[in-house]
Amino acid sequence: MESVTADYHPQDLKTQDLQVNSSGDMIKAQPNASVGVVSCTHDSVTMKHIVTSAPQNCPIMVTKNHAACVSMQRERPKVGVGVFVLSDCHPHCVLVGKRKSSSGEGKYGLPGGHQEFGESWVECGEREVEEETGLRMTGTRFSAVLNVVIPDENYHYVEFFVQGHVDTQHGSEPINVEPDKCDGWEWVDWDTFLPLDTVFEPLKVIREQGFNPFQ
Ligand SMILES: Nc1nc2c(ncn2[C@H]2C[C@H](O)[C@@H](COP(=O)(O)OP(=O)(O)OP(=O)(O)O)O2)c(=O)[nH]1
Repeated sequence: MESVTADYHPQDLKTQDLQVNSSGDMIKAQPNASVGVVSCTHDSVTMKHIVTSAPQNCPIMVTKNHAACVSMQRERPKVGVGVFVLSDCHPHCVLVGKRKSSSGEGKYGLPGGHQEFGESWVECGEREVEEETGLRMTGTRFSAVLNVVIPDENYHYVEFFVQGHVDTQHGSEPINVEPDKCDGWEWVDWDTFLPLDTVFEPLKVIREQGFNPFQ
């Protein structure tokens, strides 16, 4: 099912017209106490959908055939896990890769990903490291947590950081297992590190806060 997105700006509701998206589907909204009414017009058929109020910039999903026409959700923060991968072969370095995914594209981030249902942070971190680099970890433990909110990008992650060492019994150098997601992995010295404008926001923030995985 093809879908398009638009932004819902509660304060704009007085203007009636919310947005006309690129594929020509008309999205209108009007205030109705604490709920909004979104009208969607596809192929000359207009349907109204009552939606609850949502935070600013909350996306509205509008599908082509009206089925589930508006699934406007109150968005909740997502949980990400970033892993400080340390190695005896590269003292005082952490493993970073230039990201190709939409969030933080072109910036250096740690191996990691989204926590899956039922996983611990450590399990998530170890799984992501193996999926992305082929490396196995040992002695992995919690290291820090951040609440990262970037309103302009509709980004809110509770970001857990874990750290551990490469289990060299199963290989000691990373492979770029997901070249569609990462340009390649590099060991970077934590003291000299990288220019912060080249670093993915959560990693940048934790570094600026003085966190040190070697202490
Ligand atoms: N990988 C990684 N994720 C981070 C970091 N800081 C915050 N995150 C948050 C934001 C990311 O969108 C989210 C999930 O990480 P990725 O985008 O790398 O996930 P991945 O493409 O592996 O997705 P998946 O877990 O397979 O859905 O975790 C970091 O330094 N590295």
